[in-house]
Amino acid sequence: MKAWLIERFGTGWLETWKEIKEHPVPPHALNPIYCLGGLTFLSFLIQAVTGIILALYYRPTPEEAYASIQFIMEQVSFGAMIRSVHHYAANIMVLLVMLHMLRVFYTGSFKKPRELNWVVGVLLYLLTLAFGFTGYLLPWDQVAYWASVVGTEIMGGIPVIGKYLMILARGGLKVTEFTLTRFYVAHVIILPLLAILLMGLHFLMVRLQGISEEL
Ligand code: HEM
Ligand code: HEM
Repeated sequence: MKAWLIERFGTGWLETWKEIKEHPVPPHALNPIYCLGGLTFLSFLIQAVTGIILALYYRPTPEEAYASIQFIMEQVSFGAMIRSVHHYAANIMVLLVMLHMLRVFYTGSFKKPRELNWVVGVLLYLLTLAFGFTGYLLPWDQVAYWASVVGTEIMGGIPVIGKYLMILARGGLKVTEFTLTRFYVAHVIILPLLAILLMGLHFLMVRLQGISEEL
């Protein structure tokens, strides 16, 4: 298999892989608080796997959304379990990302030369919240509906651009079926694509700059 790949793609990729595989973890980063970023990533992967499974049965229309959730909970094999994992891991991810941010702040790792990675981190934080916010509307029950009304209303309170942002998020002046479509597209297409892009950038910068030294 290895020979087959080398014949076709040369040895450059092997060296890159060896470098990644054999890169030692610096002793000061063996502290468990340095695991929080990786754990945030793990919870994201769990969300991606369980989310894709949910998307096989979930239907994003006002007529069918709630019924499809009931179907997932009552008829689909392991459906209730998969939905619970998606629910709990969503909360855990928000908690972990905050703790990771606190670790980075506590160890002063946001300072030169890592300012830009802190900025990417802030975007990742907002992205995580946006995942939670858009996912919450999807069951299309009373709690989901009113949480989205209030959430988008708060968005509308931002000076100058707020009203336009609210209309953009709602797909009109009120929370309607267009809002459900928008939140669904954001939740399963736009946000995951942005997450892959920003996490790729975040990890690349960590590797290029190395993990920050001890205090
Ligand atoms: C989805 C969200 C995020 C993921 C998956 C993630 C992942 C990671 C990972 C795996 C590392 C390597 C070291 C470690 O694990 O502590 C790291 C480092 C770092 N992260 Fe994050 N991160 C996220 C969000 C954030 C946020 C919200 C901030 C700050 C606002 C941030 C700022 C940084 C910085 C500055 C470093 C370099 C730290 C150093 O060199 O010591 N990250 N991130
Ligand atoms: C990455 C790919 C993802 C996909 C394909 C996906 C897909 C879905 C689908 C189809 C639903 C509707 C089913 C339901 O409401 O139970 C849902 C709900 C939800 N998602 Fe995701 N999701 C993803 C990532 C995430 C992430 C990263 C978070 C949070 C940080 C998140 C938070 C939520 C929440 C809070 C709900 C509502 C759960 C509930 O009804 O109890 N999702 N997601």
